[in-house]
Amino acid sequence: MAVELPTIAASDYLNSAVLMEDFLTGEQRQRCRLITDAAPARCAELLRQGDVAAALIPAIEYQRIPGLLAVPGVAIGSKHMVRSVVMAAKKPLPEIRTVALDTSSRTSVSLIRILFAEFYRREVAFHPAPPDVPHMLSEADAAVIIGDPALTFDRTGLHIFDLAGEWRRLTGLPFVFAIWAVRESAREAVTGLDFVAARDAGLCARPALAARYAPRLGLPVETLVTYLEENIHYGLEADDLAGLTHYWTLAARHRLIDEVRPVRWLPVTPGCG
Ligand SMILES: C=C(O[C@@H]1C=C(C(=O)O)C=C[C@H]1O)C(=O)O
Repeated sequence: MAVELPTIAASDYLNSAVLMEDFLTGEQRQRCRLITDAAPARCAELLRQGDVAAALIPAIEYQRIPGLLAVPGVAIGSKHMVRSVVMAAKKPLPEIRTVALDTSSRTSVSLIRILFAEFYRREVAFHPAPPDVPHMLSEADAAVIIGDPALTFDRTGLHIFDLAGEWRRLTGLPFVFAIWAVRESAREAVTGLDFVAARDAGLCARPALAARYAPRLGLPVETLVTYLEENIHYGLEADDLAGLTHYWTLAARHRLIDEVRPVRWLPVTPGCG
């Protein structure tokens, strides 16, 4: 009987490409099927519905979807400025009344609600919108946008709030945007996948990935290499987990999730890759 390969999903953002490259073209390319073009919010839906065994999901969704195991050691986060998750505003902060929220996002759109409620102490109206900053700003004072579209829109004349930068300034902690999560029922199916080894192969491929994405994004290769090397953090260490736990705690306080469940980790066998 042919062995069914597990399907895994991630977005096609440049930052995700680092975690996917080994599964796409590297040593692990024959170990799984890939969905590489689903927006992060969609990745969470695919995992929730059981359409995929594992997905790179918005970090908040780990608390919303039952029966998931988190993959240790790997994440998409930022220690300071992330550059690709921003609120772009036509007005200074005290004058913002309406905010359009990128429908691709789950973590960052919850983060901005937390920032306003917990730290800025302002009540504003939020509404969902596709990731198109000029259109979002035609209907709102500010727009939260993530991923590649956040790297490429025209920032001229806008107030830019880097959400990882704001989080760092206000909490002193790193921020975790996305993690790999596996359906518990698919645990056996993914034993052949080594997400940490894939991450490490992807880190080495950063210059090549930047060169591949540069024409599409219309940005210099060096700018994208700097983004991948200095803005995005691919580890999930103690301080990242402290940031993640604090974010979940505030998300529960502001009723964005029901409660903070302890993380259940995917057991990782050394050398399974
Ligand atoms: C840093 C980023 O983090 C992203 C932000 C997400 C969210 O807000 O839900 C989900 C996945 C991440 O890829 C980015 O894509 O720019």
